[in-house]
Amino acid sequence: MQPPHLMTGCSSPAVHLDLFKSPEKKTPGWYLSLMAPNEKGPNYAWLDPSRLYCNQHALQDCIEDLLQPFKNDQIDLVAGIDAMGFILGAAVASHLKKGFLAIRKAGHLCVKTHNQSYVDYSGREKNAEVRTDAIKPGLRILLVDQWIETGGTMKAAIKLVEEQGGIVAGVATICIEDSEGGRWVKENYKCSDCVPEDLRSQFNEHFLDSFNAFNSQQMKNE
Ligand SMILES: O=P(O)(O)OC[C@H]1O[C@H](OP(=O)(O)OP(=O)(O)O)[C@H](O)[C@@H]1O
Ligand SMILES: Nc1ncnc2[nH]cnc12
Repeated sequence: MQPPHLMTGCSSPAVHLDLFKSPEKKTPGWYLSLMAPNEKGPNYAWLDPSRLYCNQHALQDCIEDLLQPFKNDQIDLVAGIDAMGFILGAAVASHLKKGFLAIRKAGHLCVKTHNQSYVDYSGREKNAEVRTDAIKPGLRILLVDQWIETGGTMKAAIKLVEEQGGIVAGVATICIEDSEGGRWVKENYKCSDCVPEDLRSQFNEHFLDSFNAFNSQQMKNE
């Protein structure tokens, strides 16, 4: 019998999945192993979820996991953050049959906007903006992004919503890292992410065992 972490579909993704396949037994977060390969080096500080969006079952399960904590909550509008947050945000909005509001990096909207500056994981100062005619006082908004690393981006989005009287009904991202900002968001808002507890430390360290599984599969094929 194989050790649990090598069994197909185990939540610990020390297993290599083909992009368009899904395991027979789907355990929590099974789709996260689709984030391999990572070809930018052994400890590249970026875990790229865009590969899991290619798999229809992975995308669907990811959206359902993200929405599970909010299933009894009132949500009036979904807001997604530029750019990768648009993918999940729009999918979430469509799943909930709600509208979608784009929170954009500054300079793209040709309408009146509210702006908020912030600093993200890159250490650089950035600006987020949102049109002024969408958020009304009391509107319950679910904020969706791909990732929370330092939390700078999500805090800016929260400010944009709250300064206009909107209510942050929740925050949903694939991963909320255990950073000061990530903890602040979790402590102050209802949050949802897709990372099972046994994988959290790997995500915080920006390295997944599934990268190794991918590499050893490649070596076997050569
Ligand atoms: O928690 P933080 O340190 O603020 O980082 C999180 C942000 O970084 C990533 O986006 P990025 O700005 O790289 O843009 P992209 O979506 O265009 O890839 C991610 O999707 C979040 O928006
Ligand atoms: N480490 C990371 N992996 C994926 N997306 C991110 N966005 C910000 N940091 C990220």
